[in-house]
Amino acid sequence: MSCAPCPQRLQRLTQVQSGSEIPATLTVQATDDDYRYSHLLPHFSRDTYPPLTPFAFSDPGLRALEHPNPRAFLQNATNVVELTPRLGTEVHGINLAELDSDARDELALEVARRGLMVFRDQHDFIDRGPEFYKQWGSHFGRLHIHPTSGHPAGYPEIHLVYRDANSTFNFEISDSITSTVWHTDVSYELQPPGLTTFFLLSQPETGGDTLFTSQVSTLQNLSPQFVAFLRTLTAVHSGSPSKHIHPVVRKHPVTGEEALYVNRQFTRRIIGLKREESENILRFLFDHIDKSGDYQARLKWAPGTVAVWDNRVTAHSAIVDYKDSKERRHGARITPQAERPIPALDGLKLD
Ligand SMILES: O=C(O)CCC(=O)C(=O)O
Ligand SMILES: [Fe+2]
Repeated sequence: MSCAPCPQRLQRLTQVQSGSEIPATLTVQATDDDYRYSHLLPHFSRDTYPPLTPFAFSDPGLRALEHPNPRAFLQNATNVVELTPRLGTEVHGINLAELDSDARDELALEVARRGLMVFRDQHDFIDRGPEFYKQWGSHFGRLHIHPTSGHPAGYPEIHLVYRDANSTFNFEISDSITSTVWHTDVSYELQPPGLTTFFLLSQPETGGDTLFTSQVSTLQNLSPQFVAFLRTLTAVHSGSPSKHIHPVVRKHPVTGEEALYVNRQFTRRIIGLKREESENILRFLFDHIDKSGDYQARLKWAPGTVAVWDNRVTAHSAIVDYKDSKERRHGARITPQAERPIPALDGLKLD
């Protein structure tokens, strides 16, 4: 998870600074010697990365709109199940790693439409390793580098979450009544991510599911009058160490669908409103997202599961309900950046 205040960073600083010597690098040690994915354990270094620069983005899903059958990539699937009417599709029987360029474009379009797709039995994908993950993600956009979180040594483009009996680089809120923190990934960037791929390399026997909700639906369930007002607003998103202003309602570049684009983790302030107005409206919207059970999907991971979501139209939260377990939970995220959020209201001032 990428977070602000970023727990990975806090953890890293705590670990690094507690020693009298500050090590140049730090890699999590597995609790077992023969861990299959030890080469993907979180690694921290003093490397710094240049600030992200703007880049031209064209959504691969646009190309799929021209295909005779934009869902052709699903043709050989043995089972395609809608997880809920408004969000999420689970697919069995296709090998994601074998999708060619056209099929990846179709995937991007379908993920934009469904918000979340869950592919089961993707051991081939997961076992191909970090060079493949980069090649996969680069099809969908420029890969985001998280400046502070742990990544496999040599692969800063791969974002990791990790917890075992000795270490944690997962989000934890010790003084909160819940571990649920709805967010969309790194929304504080000028060009936040679109299609995002995430999978677990190791998981507890039970627990550690991930929650998703549809931000198209959270918006649609508000009154037209209130939505009309929200379309006129922009908000500041900030997180380590970036800060940008985005429209409160954004339009998807391929589907044209409007989605609510605020989240409890990174959205700080609505521009132009009085402080109390901003606080109350944001609190209302965050509560609304918290309570959006009508359009949420809960992903129960199984070995080999790969989830692909569109960060422009969904929000998600890890669930840390396996605290007492000594088992390892180790996940990897591939996070291509997309367009600067397009306001639903033409001409909305963003600077
Ligand atoms: O660990 C999870 O279930 C989700 C992590 C997450 O939010 C992320 O990597 O973006
Ligand atoms: Fe996340």
